[in-house]
Amino acid sequence: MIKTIETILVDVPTIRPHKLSVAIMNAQTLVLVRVVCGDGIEGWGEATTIGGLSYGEESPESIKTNIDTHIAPLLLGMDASQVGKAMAKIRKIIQGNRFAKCAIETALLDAQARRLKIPLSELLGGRVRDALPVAWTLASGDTSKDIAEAEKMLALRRHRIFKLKIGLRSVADDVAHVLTIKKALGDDVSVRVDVNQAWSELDAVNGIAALEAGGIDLIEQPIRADNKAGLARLASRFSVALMADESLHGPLDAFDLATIAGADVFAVKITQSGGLIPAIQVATVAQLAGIGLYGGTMLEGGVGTAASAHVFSTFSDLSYGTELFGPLLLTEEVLVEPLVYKDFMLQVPNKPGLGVEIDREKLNFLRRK
Ligand SMILES: O=C(O)C[C@H]1C=CC(=O)O1
Ligand SMILES: [Mn+2]
Repeated sequence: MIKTIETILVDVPTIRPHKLSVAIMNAQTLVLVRVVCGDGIEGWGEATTIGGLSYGEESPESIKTNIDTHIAPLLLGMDASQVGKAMAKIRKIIQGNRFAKCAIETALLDAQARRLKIPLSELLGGRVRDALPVAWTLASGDTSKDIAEAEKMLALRRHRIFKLKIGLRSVADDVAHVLTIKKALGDDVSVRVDVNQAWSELDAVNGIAALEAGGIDLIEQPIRADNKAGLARLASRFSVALMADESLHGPLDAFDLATIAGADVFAVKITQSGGLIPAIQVATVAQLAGIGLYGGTMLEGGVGTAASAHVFSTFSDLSYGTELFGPLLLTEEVLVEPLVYKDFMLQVPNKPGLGVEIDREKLNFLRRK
């Protein structure tokens, strides 16, 4: 039986300012959900977003209010071992609120996998890999600081794929910044950009042409999320891979984009998809349509990152790797044992459920009072 559902906000400073075209982050608000079941088993989920309401339509505070007020009461007393029925009820009655739904589904699946004493990946069809390549985002806003940061990550053998956040400055300044970094890091390092919707379609035509000529590997969400036809025009115009991120709010968007050949790659995010099962559906659409896969993040902490890792470990194709570095951008760890990053890869946890434990004392200290 589902006994209690609690939503906890945790404010954690980042290790440095993280500059996106839509927000400059100096801290991240983790949104954690704890489900306690009648058999004593506990499950955890996460609904963290970026930049309050500047990235997505749900803020940390609205997610907490909507779970506490509208979603939890629908679930209390239901059979905790019937996750499908619980989520079907929520998906029928609750409109939107993909992040909240994702956290609830994660917590219920974590509890159920613990009950069955299997890693979450095995409840999702089974992992095909135990470790995932992890990109790092360079977003200090300063070219030489970004180069130094990338060189440090290469020396630590932590990351060899770098995603550069652009779109705050002019196209010409951004292109110069990216190509200086690409030159400094050399041919063996993959350099990609994320514009976070900042460009007009004409900006994108000019910007992508220059980036493609300079050896950039991947262009993420150059134009507005709702301009899917524009994405399709850009995808057919250029040979450099074009990735949809904000345009993908779940399986229906995936289907629409696949139908119009709107992207070469999908950034799959569990929260943006509305849960772990919908994220797998997004990936399935991609694979059926011959679209490449990338495991995305909303810069979650350990819980959401572990959940994403279990999901992505089941993808048969993951040709563009992942960006599951969220916990590494934060100054505080909420897990008893941090996730393991080594040899450029994140190790997928293999204990039951998510395979991570929350440090309760630390959480009680850090949580928003
Ligand atoms: O991809 C985004 O748009 C959001 C996020 C993921 C990595 C990062 O640095 O920002
Ligand atoms: Mn993105």
